[in-house]
Amino acid sequence: MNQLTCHDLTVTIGGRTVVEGLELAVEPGQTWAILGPNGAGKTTLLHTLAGLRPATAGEVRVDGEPLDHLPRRRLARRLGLLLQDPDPGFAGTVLEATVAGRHPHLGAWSMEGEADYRLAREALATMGLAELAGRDPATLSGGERQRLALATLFTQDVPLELLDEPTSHLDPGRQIGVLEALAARPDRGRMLSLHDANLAVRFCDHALLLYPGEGACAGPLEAVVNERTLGRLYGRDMVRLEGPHGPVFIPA
Ligand SMILES: Nc1ncnc2c1ncn2[C@@H]1O[C@H](COP(=O)(O)OP(=O)(O)OP(=O)(O)O)[C@@H](O)[C@H]1O
Repeated sequence: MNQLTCHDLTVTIGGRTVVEGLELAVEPGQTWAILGPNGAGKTTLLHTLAGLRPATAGEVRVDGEPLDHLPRRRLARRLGLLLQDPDPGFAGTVLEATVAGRHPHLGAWSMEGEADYRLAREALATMGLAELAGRDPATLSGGERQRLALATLFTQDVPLELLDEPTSHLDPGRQIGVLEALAARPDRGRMLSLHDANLAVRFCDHALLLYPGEGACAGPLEAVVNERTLGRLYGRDMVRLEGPHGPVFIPA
């Protein structure tokens, strides 16, 4: 079954149309890049797909169920959202903030158990934060906060992951490390907004391009990402070079 489907979806914000009549299906194992210039509506679309704001028209389904019929707890067992610039204001330690990712899976009166903490510690280790487990999240650097939010999402351990700029605040090595860590979790459906089309080329198999005021284009990455579409997307001529992992696009 498709994990996430959009049928005739229209999303608007502040009088602007982000997508109109969008048809899209994210299947298990697929990784979709959402590309578009600043203000194109990437965050707005991800929030709509996560049920944080209503669609203007059309329908979003998760595992075949309409999003607006799913209680939040059930939805949070299936879908996780990495917010852009996650709030570090958590009253506790980095480990406690991470294990909070388990809350949708716990009963109303139950506490996190050893298996939950094991998942959280593994996620912190994957994100290179094991040594900071006892720290106050408010004391973390921007890149460390971003990796804490990713560790919490990993601990939530859901089949559908929506990530708003997962590589923001990260140095180039960490960007690759985080995307490799995501790729190492197969069989999940995933959509991530990115500003670096080259990371999309390297780590994603499908792409959704948001052209402000001019509609959207969705499909297999090789079919929709090229120097012409990226040039139109970002308002700059782009040059295609051959890199070790496939094509690399740079502004002319
Ligand atoms: N509450 C609001 N009222 C009116 N317009 C809004 C509101 N919130 C966001 N917008 C506008 O909607 C547009 C889409 O914003 P959004 O944050 O979704 O874009 P984005 O593609 O994620 O941008 P960026 O790449 O800069 O993060 C922007 O022009 C933004 O100014």
